[in-house]
Amino acid sequence: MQKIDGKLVAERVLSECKEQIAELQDKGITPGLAVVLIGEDPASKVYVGSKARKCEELGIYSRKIEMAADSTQEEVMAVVEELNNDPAIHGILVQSPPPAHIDEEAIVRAINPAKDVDGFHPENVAKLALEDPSGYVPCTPAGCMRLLKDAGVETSGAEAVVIGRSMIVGKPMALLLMGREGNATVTVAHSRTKDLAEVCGRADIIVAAIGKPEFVTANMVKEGATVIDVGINRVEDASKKSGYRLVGDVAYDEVAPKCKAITPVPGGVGPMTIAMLMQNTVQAAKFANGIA
Ligand SMILES: Nc1nc(=O)c2c([nH]1)NC[C@@H]1CN(c3ccc(C(=O)N[C@@H](CCC(=O)O)C(=O)O)cc3)C=[N+]21
Repeated sequence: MQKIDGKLVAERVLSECKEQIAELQDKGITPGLAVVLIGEDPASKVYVGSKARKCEELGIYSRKIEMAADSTQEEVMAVVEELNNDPAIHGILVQSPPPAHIDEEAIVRAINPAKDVDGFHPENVAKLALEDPSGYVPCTPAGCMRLLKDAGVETSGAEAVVIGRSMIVGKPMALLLMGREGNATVTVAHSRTKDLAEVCGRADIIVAAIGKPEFVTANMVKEGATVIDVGINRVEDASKKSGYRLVGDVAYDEVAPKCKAITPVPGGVGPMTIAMLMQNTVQAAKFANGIA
């Protein structure tokens, strides 16, 4: 069993970014990322903090915009508009999920697609479906593809099962796996799928993006399969200082022994998500300056 080290692959991606940032700096260009956080969600604060830290390490200019939980739709739209028009900002990310009274879809549509480094804007969704490389691929599925590639997992001709159909992970993941880069035979399973264990049991590659702790169990996994665990679930654990521990969507201890390769949580997909965000931000700075 190969435990895929997401931190290591993320470091590789980040060092590639560093080289490209140095080249941009030589041309007088500093990539810039704006992260908008609405409200006080503690988990979101941690993520936003680690994104800002990564930017600093790499030499990306980062701006954190923290807005009160009771900010209005108009106030958020105004911030997005300002960032759309700011030449120092190449990438804009509005941390998800916003408070319930905010219309997230309207905000995503308001972001200039050329600055939409999350890849959530309909124009970028279309470009992904069209395999048009001028768009941005959502960070988490892009990170999963890179993990498979660097771990030497053959996707071409493989039976891949994606569990989950979200716009952020499941759907783009399925498109990437079945596209020219993946060439896999893809099944998308979800909450209405009949006999999930049977469907997953055929898979050479399983991507678990359900959002339920330790949902994928050993009986669902074929011997020799590769499992990519996208889940990040906080479960209570009194023995931890923080009071919780992170578990994935896969019951790692029982599934891992059956696998050819598997990603752990933490230290798997999570670090890749941030690395791909940095890569998209560098790409955005290149696009803005007419560099291929
Ligand atoms: N507009 C938007 N874009 C996002 O990309 C976005 C978002 N909203 N909302 C929240 C999710 C979540 N997300 C993570 C990124 C890195 C880790 C990560 O680095 N995780 C570490 C552990 C982190 C820890 O210890 O808490 C790991 O898995 O090893 C986790 C989660 C980005 N998200």
